[in-house]
Amino acid sequence: MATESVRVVHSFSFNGSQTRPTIPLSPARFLGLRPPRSSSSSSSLTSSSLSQFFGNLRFSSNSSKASHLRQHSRRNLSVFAMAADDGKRAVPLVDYRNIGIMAHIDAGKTTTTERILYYTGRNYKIGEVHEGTATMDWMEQEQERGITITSAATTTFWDKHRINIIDTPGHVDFTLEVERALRVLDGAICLFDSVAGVEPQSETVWRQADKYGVPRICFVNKMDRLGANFFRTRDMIVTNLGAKPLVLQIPVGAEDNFKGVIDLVKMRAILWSGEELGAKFSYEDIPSDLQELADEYRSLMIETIVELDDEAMEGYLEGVEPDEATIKKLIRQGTISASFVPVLCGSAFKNKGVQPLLDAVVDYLPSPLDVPPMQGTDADDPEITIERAASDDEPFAGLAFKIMSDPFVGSLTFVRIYAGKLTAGSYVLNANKGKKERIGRLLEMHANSREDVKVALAGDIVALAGLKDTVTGETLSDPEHPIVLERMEFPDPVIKVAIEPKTKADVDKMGAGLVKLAQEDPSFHFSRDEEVNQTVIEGMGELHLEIIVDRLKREFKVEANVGAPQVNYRESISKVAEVKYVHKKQSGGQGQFADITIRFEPMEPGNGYEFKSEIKGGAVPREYIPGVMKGLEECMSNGVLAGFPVVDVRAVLVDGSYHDVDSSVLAFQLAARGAFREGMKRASPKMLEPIMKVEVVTPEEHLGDVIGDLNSRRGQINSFSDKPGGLKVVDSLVPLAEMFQYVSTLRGMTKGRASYTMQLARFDVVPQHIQNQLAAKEEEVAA
Ligand SMILES: Nc1nc2c(ncn2[C@@H]2O[C@H](COP(=O)(O)OP(=O)(O)OP(=O)(O)O)[C@@H](O)[C@H]2O)c(=O)[nH]1
Repeated sequence: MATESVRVVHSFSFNGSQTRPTIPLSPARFLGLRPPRSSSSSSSLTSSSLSQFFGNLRFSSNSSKASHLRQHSRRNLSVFAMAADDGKRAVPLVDYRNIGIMAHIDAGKTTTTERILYYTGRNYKIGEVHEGTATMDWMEQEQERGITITSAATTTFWDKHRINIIDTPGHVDFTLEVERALRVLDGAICLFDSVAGVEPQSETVWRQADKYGVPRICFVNKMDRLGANFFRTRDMIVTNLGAKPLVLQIPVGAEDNFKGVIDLVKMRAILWSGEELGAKFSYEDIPSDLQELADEYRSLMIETIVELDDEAMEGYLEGVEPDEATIKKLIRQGTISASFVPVLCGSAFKNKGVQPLLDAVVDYLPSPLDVPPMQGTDADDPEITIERAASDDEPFAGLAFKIMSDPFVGSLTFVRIYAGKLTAGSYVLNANKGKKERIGRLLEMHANSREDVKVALAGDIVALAGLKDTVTGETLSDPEHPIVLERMEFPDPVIKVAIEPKTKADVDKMGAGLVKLAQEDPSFHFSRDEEVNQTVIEGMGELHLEIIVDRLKREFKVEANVGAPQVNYRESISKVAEVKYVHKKQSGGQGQFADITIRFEPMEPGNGYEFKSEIKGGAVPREYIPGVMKGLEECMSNGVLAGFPVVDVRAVLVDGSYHDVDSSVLAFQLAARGAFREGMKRASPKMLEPIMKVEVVTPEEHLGDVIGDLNSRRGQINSFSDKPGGLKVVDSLVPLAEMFQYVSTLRGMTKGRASYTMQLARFDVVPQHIQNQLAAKEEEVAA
């Protein structure tokens, strides 16, 4: 029996997770991944410059021979708006492509997107990533660091097709952005650096795309770089990704000598006249020294695709190759059914290969009509499944996949429309919350510039201004036909730091800023402990939190002191334990009585917390069960070992008793807290920590130092391999707690010649001596 006072922790996290802060404050100590680059404004276009640029619709090719490959398409925007004001569709749904561009950091996603925007006529002054002026990287921090942080959505047109592109970040700290994009896109371009081949983050995004069943095409970029090797990258697609590549082009030359590609569908060479922006290409005969190789890969391609079609196979066996239209049809069919992945190549930076890539997007990636209809559930009964076909005639259904603060219109909510129409000024239902929202403005986004539209249709990706209650992952639907689409999953943060405004006057401003930032980014949480007057922010890595602090400063004008980063440990249990707990109090006035028996069971990793009641015959009356649930939930954020969140535990209420007069919800709540404390202790509690997969690429001469250092960080070396240029690759598993500031250590140790990537591999039990240290620290703070 026990009564106790419980420490109050106000939590502001948006997905319900709460963390008890225990971090002492110290001056800001963060790392930058790359030295800052000079900032300059982004090259967004005004509507007047746009209309000046988009002349009449015209395709051109400088080839004297007939060619369907588009050099550069210019067209009148109004022709291709989503819909006229009366809601009539301007572009048939079959001609929509909603695509993402995904890859390892630095593979060239932003550069490729910029080229796509240029060649599709959206951008006439190209932004270069290394000069900090790329249009898609529009946040100041993105321009300074040369990395992509937020996904920017943009709409463009190619060969009468409407292409919505989302540019996604490659750094693992922003993996959530990739998830969000994949959730709402129908197809993707997967980029590889032809020198590095398939890199760790490419593997991660590939698996993410597998999870969402997103058909993709591969583009082996940077063919102009020293050490470029198209065929090695093709082999790595097989060995590292377990995918079946369908080579559609082979390179003509490589490195400095990269001239163009051989198109294996047409069996023609496509050669560029130069490497400047807008350089022209022409169709030529295949160079004689490449003829044999081209024949070999053409045969491989044909053999693979005829497997999809009996008639084509029969013809092929009789020595008749399918015609070009049939070849394209079969490539499209196999891409959409994920039977294989088409592989193309080029150099985005040197402006070679981008137009054929756009043709492949149109020819082979799916339209919204080629993917299965969206599934959802009835807003009132999650057991009832509802399907919404991609059609303007269906009731409206869309998914909010991103929220962005905007200096001009406040908050912008990005929505993928799956079915029906959305009209500015109308009302929709947030089916998750049961609340109506008014659509103030509908905006078609181009990086950081925008155009107002009146109506958006099935297949469109639009930004909505004026929504009040909708957060990322929620469904908006026709109020008369509510539907809840499958929610997005968000990873739990793995690190945290304490943060304190430099002046008292900034306390409120910081709170408001944190609320806004957490609304935008579900992988960012924050909480405030009033008792020790401390705010803690949590995220996916040091860079993630560094960007948050930087945004607080720039966008909300709050200067803050930041503590040393700490790992977000978890607590769990190793065995089943059943505990009976009686809460009884008789000290004048009405007494308190609650008696419960709870069984605590360990669950598989990744299952969080679950409550179940097996009460029979009203041993614990129904009205008191919420008290038990509340008491347990309060404790789950505060484990018994060192106050970390408890995960992978099921609590089963199996028995109990009550008193007619003295029992209450509060008494059962207090009993649940007591049962939790005792039950956890009996169930062999354990502390878990994030273990990272760390890959270091280093010149051989520094290999010994790198390995010694990883070992001293409790690292486990798994394998070594070679990379071109005498580089060694070390693959290891290291606890995140040992990886803070690794970037500067590695830089010092290898004179800046090594690089590393890191991503979450799993959670593992913390060694006992470290558990003891963490528990001692927790006691110190509590005292
Ligand atoms: N030589 C060469 N360099 C390229 C090519 N494409 C991109 N780059 C360069 O590679 C660097 C990284 O390019 P980005 O386009 O920022 O790559 P990213 O994949 O968007 O990077 P993150 O957004 O940070 O993940 C920049 O310095 C580019 O100029 C290419 O085809 N050839």
